[in-house]
Amino acid sequence: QLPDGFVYVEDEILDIQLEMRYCLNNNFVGQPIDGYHAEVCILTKEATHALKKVQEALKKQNLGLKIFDAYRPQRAVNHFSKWAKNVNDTLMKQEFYPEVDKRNLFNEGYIASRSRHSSGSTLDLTIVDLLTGEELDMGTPYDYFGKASWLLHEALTETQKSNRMLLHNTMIKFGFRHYPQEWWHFTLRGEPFKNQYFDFPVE
Ligand SMILES: C[C@@H](N)C(=O)N[C@H](C)C(=O)O
Ligand SMILES: [Zn+2]
Repeated sequence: QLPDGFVYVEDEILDIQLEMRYCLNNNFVGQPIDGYHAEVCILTKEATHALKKVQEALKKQNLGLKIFDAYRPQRAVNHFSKWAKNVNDTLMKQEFYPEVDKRNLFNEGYIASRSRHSSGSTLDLTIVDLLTGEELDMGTPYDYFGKASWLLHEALTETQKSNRMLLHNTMIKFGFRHYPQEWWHFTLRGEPFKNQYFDFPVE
């Protein structure tokens, strides 16, 4: 039973793809994150409603959305903070933050200790080609913490730039705003629980 105002996104947008990274080992910590108990995707009703319009618009071009993270419990954010304090644990550095000192991931803005994700209207996502099943080339993988993931990074191919702009412009058109340091991170404008940080588990 979810709190009032929240839904499972996959129940509302039937053809959406999920790869909920913080429930898996394939993330910057290298293990499942506290509070993620099942590979399900939770958002507020308002964010899901807007996201459905994004999915419908992309479908006309044989494209669709893949979500990596959405509602994030505060205990997961706390897990990130605890992990960051252990500077000797650099298991996933080469893949996720090769150019940033682990000590700076929070103060350089790549991870937040009070995350918009915990209010339930923020999500991390990319676009997939429905014909091939492949993710579009965005120039970096998801959660690559570094300047190459900034939306307007210059050293990208024209295809990578246009793929980023397609995701950005479609999300903006249907009511989201973007976080400039991470091409994948969007928050619903006028989100319903802006000042609340929830801690119910993802299950
Ligand atoms: C950790 C990354 N996926 C992310 O969501 N970063 C922002 C800044 C956050 O933690 O809210
Ligand atoms: Zn995010």
